[in-house]
Amino acid sequence: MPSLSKEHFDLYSAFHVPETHAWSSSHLHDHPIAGDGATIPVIDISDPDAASMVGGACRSWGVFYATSHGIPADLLHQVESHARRLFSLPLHRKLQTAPRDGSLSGYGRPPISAFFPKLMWSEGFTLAGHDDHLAVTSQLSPFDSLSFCEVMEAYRKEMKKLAGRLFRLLILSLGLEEEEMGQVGPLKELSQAADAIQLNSYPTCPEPERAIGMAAHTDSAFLTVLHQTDGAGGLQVLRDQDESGSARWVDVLPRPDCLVVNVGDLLHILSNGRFKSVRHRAVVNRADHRISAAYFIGPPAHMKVGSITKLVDMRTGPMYRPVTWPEYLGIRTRLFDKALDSVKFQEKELEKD
Ligand SMILES: C=C1C[C@]23C[C@@]1(O)CC[C@H]2[C@@]12CCC[C@@](C)(C(=O)O1)[C@H]2[C@@H]3C(=O)O
Ligand SMILES: O=C(O)CCC(=O)C(=O)O
Ligand SMILES: [Fe+2]
Repeated sequence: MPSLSKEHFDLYSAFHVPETHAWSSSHLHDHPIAGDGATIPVIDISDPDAASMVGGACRSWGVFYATSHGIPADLLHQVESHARRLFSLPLHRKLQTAPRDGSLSGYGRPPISAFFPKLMWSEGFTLAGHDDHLAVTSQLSPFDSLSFCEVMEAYRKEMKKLAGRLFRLLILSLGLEEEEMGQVGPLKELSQAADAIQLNSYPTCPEPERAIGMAAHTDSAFLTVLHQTDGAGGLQVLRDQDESGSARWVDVLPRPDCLVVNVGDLLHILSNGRFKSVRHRAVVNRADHRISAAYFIGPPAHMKVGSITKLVDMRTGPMYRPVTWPEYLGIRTRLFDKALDSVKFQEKELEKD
């Protein structure tokens, strides 16, 4: 049995927040929480005007709620209940599935955890691309790994189709023609697109004002589609400066029949900075044990992502140098939230006409 250090504190039976998980208030209150004024766009993606609405939301917010997304409600419930069953297993058993031998899949802390001195009030389970998820989860026997993997695979397939639809809308919103879309990103060959599912569990927290579920970050892929359980919510996005000059955290509360879609760093690069890779975090609460299931879609591992030529101002050139997803994940492992800036070209001085 792997040893349980104090770093592996059991969050589910906690009566207080231990020092290992207590965040400084400067980390937690770096920006004020927005009042009711700020509303994240809710978009029916089957609407004839969906492309311009989705494009507008990704430029201005980097996030929106999608309705008419086509993911069966029953499948979302199954994902949620399988995730709950997995996280309800004893800690020492979950730890047996920690990723090893180069695989990314299994139980553990997300990579961003390495950048913070304190631990987050959450647990994660990653199902990355084509790793052998059955081999990973069958270590949890007598857990029903077969039906867990079947449900997660069905979720992955449905989410991939949805990501294809969203990507098409985004490309259209950029003014590219249908026939040009094949040249870009995962649409070229959706089956080749790389993807991953991240199950997150945020147990109730006795002192939520001292803890953070998921620290502020941007996602690295093209798009993230997130299902969150009903209840108190926890996801917040950082909205750029308002008239008062300060950025604000805006709650992304659960809404019936909605999935949350957000832009990641590689889509920011692909769109030459037009679509905004949005900073977000998850806070915790006293009452609800929240589960989220994030689906990340990115380019096939070998594909270099650079800015779409039509979107580049030929006088200044592209804003970012092309990178593959694995290369970019490597850069983030070293530089975390400075990664996007590190692949940015220096701005060229434009000659006066
Ligand atoms: C495919 C991936 C995206 C992710 C890194 C990973 O290899 C698997 C975990 C993902 C996740 C989930 C929580 C937030 C995040 C930033 C992290 O640390 O791990 C994302 C990563 C990402 O978007 O780069
Ligand atoms: O659980 C959430 O609301 C956010 C999760 C998240 O940001 C992630 O998995 O990347
Ligand atoms: Fe995220």
